[in-house]
Amino acid sequence: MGELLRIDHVSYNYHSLEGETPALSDVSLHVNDGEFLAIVGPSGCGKSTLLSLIAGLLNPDTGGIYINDKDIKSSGKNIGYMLQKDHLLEWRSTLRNLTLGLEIQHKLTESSYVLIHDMLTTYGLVTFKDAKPSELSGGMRQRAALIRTLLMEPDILLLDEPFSALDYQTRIEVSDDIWGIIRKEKKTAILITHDISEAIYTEIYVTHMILQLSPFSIKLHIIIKNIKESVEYHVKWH
Ligand SMILES: Nc1ncnc2c1ncn2[C@@H]1O[C@H](COP(=O)(O)OP(=O)(O)OP(=O)(O)O)[C@@H](O)[C@H]1O
Repeated sequence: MGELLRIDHVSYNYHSLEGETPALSDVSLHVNDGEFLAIVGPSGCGKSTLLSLIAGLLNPDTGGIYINDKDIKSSGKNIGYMLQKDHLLEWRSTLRNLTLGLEIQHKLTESSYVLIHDMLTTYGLVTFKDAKPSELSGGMRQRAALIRTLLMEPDILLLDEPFSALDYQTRIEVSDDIWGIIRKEKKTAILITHDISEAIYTEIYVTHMILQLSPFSIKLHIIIKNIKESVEYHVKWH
């Protein structure tokens, strides 16, 4: 399992008329192929900024972000970003929400429909393929949003508190589903959350899965603390 993503001494400040807001200061970490990384930290510590930098939506002030040793912008690699809200479009059916990304990229083919149908079947949504998003449960919506992201064949999947909008019971069921899908599709993923229980739950699940899926045997769990004043990482390897 080789290194896939490297964040090398990255700093980022936001600039506005009111002045400068430091968001990240000298952050370094790496993620290996097939790893699941959970980044836990309080609100405002820079988690979303870090994901935006990895997604290429922001450029670091200093330092670099590399995939397979190439700068992220020129790596040709695909980054999938799953946001807190599922952003399913109410006027499109579940199926047509899933095809949207491929349509925009002019990559929708007959074989994509076969793949989408397989995924809908595997992940329990096939009978809802013609339903509108409002007819789906919270968990189904999250599964649909994840499938939509996976269809873009991302090399790395970024998850920005994907369960924060769900109630506690649904959240437990959905996180089980979502981790199952990520493992099954053999994706490298980074989750950010302010909720330690979300990361701990993941850890338990992934630890459990390690027993069955040996290629994905290493997981890194980082807690970012008080990132503006100093950066402190707790890194645990399993
Ligand atoms: N567009 C922006 N302009 C100015 N400052 C910003 C902007 N976005 C974020 N910040 C500031 O940068 C710092 C890091 O914000 P960021 O959103 O990355 O933290 P976070 O850990 O993801 O927080 P949350 O969990 O609340 O989303 C915070 O102090 C925030 O106020």
